[in-house]
Amino acid sequence: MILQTQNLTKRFFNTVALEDLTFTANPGEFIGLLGVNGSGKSTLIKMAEGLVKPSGGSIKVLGETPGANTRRMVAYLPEIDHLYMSWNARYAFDFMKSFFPMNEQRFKDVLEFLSVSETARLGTLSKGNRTRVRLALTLARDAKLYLLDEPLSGIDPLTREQILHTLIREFRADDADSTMILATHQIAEAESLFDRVLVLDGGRVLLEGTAEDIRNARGVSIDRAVKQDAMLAEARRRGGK
Ligand SMILES: Nc1ncnc2c1ncn2[C@@H]1O[C@H](COP(=O)(O)OP(=O)(O)OP(=O)(O)O)[C@@H](O)[C@H]1O
Repeated sequence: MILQTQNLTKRFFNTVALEDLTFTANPGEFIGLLGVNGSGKSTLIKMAEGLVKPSGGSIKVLGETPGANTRRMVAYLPEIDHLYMSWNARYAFDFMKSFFPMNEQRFKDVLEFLSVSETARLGTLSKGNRTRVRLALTLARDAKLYLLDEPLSGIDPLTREQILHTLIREFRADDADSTMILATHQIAEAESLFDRVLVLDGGRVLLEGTAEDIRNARGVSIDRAVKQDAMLAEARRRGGK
């Protein structure tokens, strides 16, 4: 098992960020972690990286409590721009290489596919191009689990779709045993790629299953099913007040 949670709960003071989540991610799966802003996606990803501790329940990555021991095998792309502006992509790669196993060829291929320079100072790149560098660096890690939190924010919709459909698919063909969890609130453009989706709403599971099963059972796209369920959940919440 790559990732396993059991009744996982996280509270920040009065806010319930995740509630009673029991979920498993298997080797080779590409999982869409979906939901509107504030539904708990980043909290789950940060817990899998060992940055946030559970308030209740448990989370295991590669059979261990997430933290320093698991980080070598987990490639995490945070939502925020975490690289120094004075660096370039090559320097960042070499820096990461001193901590983690890295795949030089994949790094070069991904940068080339994304048309980003290895040597341009990050501070001189557009936000979208810096996002591409961050994505290339994450995919260049040789890891068992890839946690991508909104990996394409700041990139225009047409390019986002192209990157998702080409790059992620190519990458997976190259590294078929690794598991990828991609968090996004932009569901429609990515849903056809996922093997399985976990949809959160207010920290609770709204929908979970293989993309195909959900589409067959509901007769609509995942995007549409999520919107329908979110509206019902919201109506229930209002009714309960
Ligand atoms: N450090 C924190 N302190 C207090 N509340 C927090 C903290 N981190 C997250 N939350 C709250 O927990 C809930 C879930 O947040 P989270 O960032 O996991 O959602 P998300 O689905 O990733 O949202 P987005 O799509 O906007 O990134 C939100 O209500 C958020 O305000």
